Amino acid sequence: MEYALLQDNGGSNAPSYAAITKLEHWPEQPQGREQSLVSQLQTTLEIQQQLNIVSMAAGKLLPLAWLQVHTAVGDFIASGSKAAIYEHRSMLILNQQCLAELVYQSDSAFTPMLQRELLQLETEWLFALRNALVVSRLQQMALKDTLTGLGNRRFFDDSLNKAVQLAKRYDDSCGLMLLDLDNFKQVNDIAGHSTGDELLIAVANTMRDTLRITDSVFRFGGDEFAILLSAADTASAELIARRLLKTINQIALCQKYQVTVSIGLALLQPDQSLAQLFTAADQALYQAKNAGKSKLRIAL
Ligand SMILES: Nc1nc2c(ncn2[C@@H]2O[C@H](COP(=O)(O)OP(=O)(O)OP(=O)(O)O)[C@@H](O)[C@H]2O)c(=O)[nH]1
Repeated sequence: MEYALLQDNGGSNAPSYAAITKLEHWPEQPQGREQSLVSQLQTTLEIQQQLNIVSMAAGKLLPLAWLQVHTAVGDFIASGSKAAIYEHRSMLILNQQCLAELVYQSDSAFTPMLQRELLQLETEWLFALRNALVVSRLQQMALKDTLTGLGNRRFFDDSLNKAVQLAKRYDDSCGLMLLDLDNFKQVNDIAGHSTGDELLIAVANTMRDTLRITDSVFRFGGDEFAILLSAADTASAELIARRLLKTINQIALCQKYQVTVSIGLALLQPDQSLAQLFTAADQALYQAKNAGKSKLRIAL
């Protein structure tokens, strides 16, 4: 095991430290706390849960206020974290591969001895973290449309279920938009499949950019998309739908090949089931398609 202090951020008022945790070979484990931490970490493949376990273990070494991990599959913050003045950062490296960066914060300083103790703790996390990252990456891949990076149909089904349950629990609403491009087939026919792909990616990016962070976009396949609007009312959902009609029409490739979008919108009604909401949006889309190109229809 190698250990190196990288930098001491002397510029800021609060001292900040950075370290690298590297593991080339499984270290000899002392008996006691360390073994029990490894076995605790092996009980879960959830990064969030592993982080909470590490946070509890680190909390025995110092008055830990904040623990965060940055990974390729997202950022996670340990439960109950609160910002504090002293910060210590550490890169977690396994077999020359950077797994993550850990950020600790505390109201007391990160002395070199404390950093060594944290390093030991990080070393015990490396294998379990590597496994959790692999699982998380596979889960993400299984839920993503590979062309556009949007959520796929499976992810949509889960998300719609959660959105409807949340809306019902909090006596709120949610909106569902189903979208289908018009004239898309001719892009493939005229310009080839790769231009068709390029157009689909541009449409996906435009949808992402047009929506709020709390809304989610999915691609069902082909030129069919869905959007879940959280806590939506009819007026704001209609505004978003009309904005989408406009922004998608403005995409250069869409203009070049006369591709537009048709949208069916439905808002969850108090006694409506998930299936009824979907049917309502689907029927609205059907009406929009029948009404011509670039149309919006809202389920009543
Ligand atoms: N480039 C590309 N084309 C795809 C992909 N998936 C499906 N398609 C094509 O998308 C087309 C969808 O067909 P339609 O829905 O009839 O296309 P359209 O011209 O928009 O039809 P209207 O909705 O009636 O206007 C088909 O030609 C599929 O082959 C993909 O991932 N990439």
